[in-house]
Amino acid sequence: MKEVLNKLKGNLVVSVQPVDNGVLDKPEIVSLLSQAAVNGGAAGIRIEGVDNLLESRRHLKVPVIGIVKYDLDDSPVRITPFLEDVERLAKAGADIIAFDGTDRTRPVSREELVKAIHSYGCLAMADCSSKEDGDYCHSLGCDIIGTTLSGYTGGPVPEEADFDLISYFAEKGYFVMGEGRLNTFKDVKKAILSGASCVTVGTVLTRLEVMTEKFVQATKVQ
Ligand SMILES: CC(=O)N[C@H](C=O)[C@@H](O)[C@H](O)[C@H](O)COP(=O)(O)O
Repeated sequence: MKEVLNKLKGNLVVSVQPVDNGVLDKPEIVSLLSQAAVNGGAAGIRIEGVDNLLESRRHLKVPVIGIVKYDLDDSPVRITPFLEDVERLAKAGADIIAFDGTDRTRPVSREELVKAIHSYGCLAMADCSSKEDGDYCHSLGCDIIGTTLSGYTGGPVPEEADFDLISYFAEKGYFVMGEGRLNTFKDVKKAILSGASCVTVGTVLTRLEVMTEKFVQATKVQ
């Protein structure tokens, strides 16, 4: 499975997660957007939802990162919280399974999730919010440490991506996924120069409604 990491190294992953319940939020469309991203040079695809993964997987030769997301009543953890999710994502063909790697109230421990992911022969990616999350998840044997959740665990979401966290994980020698608010070519270059092993870009490429709204706002200059 380390060859999966070699394929991602120095390259771009596109996160294909259309706006929830939007018109593009359909397995066939997620599959087509994923194929288009690969045609444009993406070395990997991140997909949310088992049906989206199943439909896309059969058209994709590149590594696929699978997640599921929920809103739970008793936990702020949203990304792949349960062991059943891991099983379903693995059976749907994920090469890598990402989960919430934060130290927050959660239904299943991070340790159990990592063990389960590895038991299916998949790589484990920890979506982290802080240095401590990354260090702990790396100590559990996570193969990829992502900055995905930096800025999303409380307080206002910062404008910028967390380049300092990327640098910190890189200095520790982790396989670092720079992810979250990498919205421009400049951001991606800075993430790579900060030591990211790979970068993931989502919203600016695959959430058409969100990006359209920003352009619409830009017309309201006077
Ligand atoms: C915080 C959270 O739930 N992040 C999610 C994780 O899967 C996605 O909503 C993001 O789109 C993804 O991480 C890519 O980031 P960006 O869309 O900023 O390029």
